[in-house]
Amino acid sequence: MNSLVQDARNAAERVGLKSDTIVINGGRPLRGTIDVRGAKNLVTKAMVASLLGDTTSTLRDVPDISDVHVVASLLEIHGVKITGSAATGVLQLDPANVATATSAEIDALSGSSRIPILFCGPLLHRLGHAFIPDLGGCRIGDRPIDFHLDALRAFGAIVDKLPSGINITAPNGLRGANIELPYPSVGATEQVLLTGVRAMGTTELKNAAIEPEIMDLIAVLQKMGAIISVEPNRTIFIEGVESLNGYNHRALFDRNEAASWASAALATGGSIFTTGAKQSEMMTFLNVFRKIGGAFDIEEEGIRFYHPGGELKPVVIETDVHPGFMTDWQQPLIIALTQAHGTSIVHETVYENRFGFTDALIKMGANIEVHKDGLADPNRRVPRRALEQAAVITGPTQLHGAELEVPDLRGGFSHLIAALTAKGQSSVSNVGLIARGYGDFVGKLEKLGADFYFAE
Ligand SMILES: CC(=O)N[C@H]1[C@@H](OP(=O)(O)OP(=O)(O)OC[C@H]2O[C@@H](n3ccc(=O)[nH]c3=O)[C@H](O)[C@@H]2O)O[C@H](CO)[C@@H](O)[C@@H]1O
Ligand SMILES: C=C(OP(=O)(O)O)C(=O)O
Repeated sequence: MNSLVQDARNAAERVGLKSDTIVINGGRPLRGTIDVRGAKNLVTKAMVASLLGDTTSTLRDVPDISDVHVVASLLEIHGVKITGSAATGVLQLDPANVATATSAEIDALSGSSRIPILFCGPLLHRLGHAFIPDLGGCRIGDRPIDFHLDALRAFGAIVDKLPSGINITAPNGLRGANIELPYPSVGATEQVLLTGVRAMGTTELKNAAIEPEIMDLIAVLQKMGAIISVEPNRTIFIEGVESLNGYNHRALFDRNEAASWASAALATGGSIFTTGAKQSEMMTFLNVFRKIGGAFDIEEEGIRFYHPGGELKPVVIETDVHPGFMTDWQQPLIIALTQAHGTSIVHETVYENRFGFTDALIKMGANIEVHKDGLADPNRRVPRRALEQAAVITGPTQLHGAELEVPDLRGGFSHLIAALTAKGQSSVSNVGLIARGYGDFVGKLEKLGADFYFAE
């Protein structure tokens, strides 16, 4: 069994999926209401932040996704006592007895998520050492961790690369540092926040990422007693403090999940009310959704996304750091673009290989050309970047059922939408990978009237 299939099976098991393959009869518009809980990209980091407190933290609106289960297991092997459950949406995390985990214990959970790298700062403060295994997460190109390691070294950590992983120690403690990121990386910004809050002295971080999930992590840390100021021009100052308490926090909603279901509503010609979604974190997405011809109603309780009838229009998008168009949004939206009249272009600027999922769409009848080295375009908002690739999507095309193998989280959700949009039957395998980031997606598909069943 290859490691992708193994990861998918592990994830499926963690959230209790009946099997790893579902069979979908496409062609029915998705209609109904679903709940969007806390963001995968905040909840998992807020769980790690609990390690920094002297008292118990309470996190609400936790989604039942496999990444949450992985991080809970990682915390438990480090001595954090967890009560509550992802199923009920509330976790209490008690860090009173934080202890060293063996590299074998950590390794057993490696390959499943990217979060282990964020344990470094908190564990260095609590125990004086940390171990980073092989990291998992979406396979969307090379995902180096050089910014993280350089930041940790700037705080005074010693980084030892071993064949089994990376050993990090801080024999003289950690002190505030002046750090400038080469690129506003989300993870490296979180690394600096989770390390700087308890380092001695002041930390200045330039070229920081400012995604809404980072702002919510800062809110969590402020509740714990941290002093962090976000200045203009992507600069963050952190004044280290000697101790932190636990927090009580309701997680920010998952804007990536909301955008994915919005794309599903548009592609299938349906209407989905996403309870919990909010306008302010989704403004960039909403503009593009409207330009394509999608409609939305913003209400107190959430946002309704729907296809208002008529032809969808093509669009040119480039992914970017916040407040730009989020890279995680492009994969699901491309299915709706296969139904638009004309030629759309998606320039991917964040990851070096995020269009692999389109091979399967082409098999289903989509007209998509991928330019692996990007595409020159005089109307670009920003200059071309080193990692760029572009996808040119010409529609509308009738998709037809196929055998699909989920390659990664968002690519997998796209495959689901493609199968739901297509004429005929599709079988989608490795659906466990979708459970990494979409809580109860099976129950939600049922609520929205999708026609599907689990293969034996
Ligand atoms: C768990 C989580 O929150 N995942 C999100 C996080 O991923 P993640 O935190 O991994 O993404 P980053 O912002 O760090 O990565 C952006 C780019 O920077 C590069 N880079 C990053 C770190 C480093 O040390 N060296 C380096 O070169 C990456 O390879 C990538 O090309 O932000 C991404 C960008 O919004 C989202 O797509 C992911 O959903
Ligand atoms: C790339 C993603 O996640 P991760 O960083 O967890 O792989 C994603 O959520 O689309």
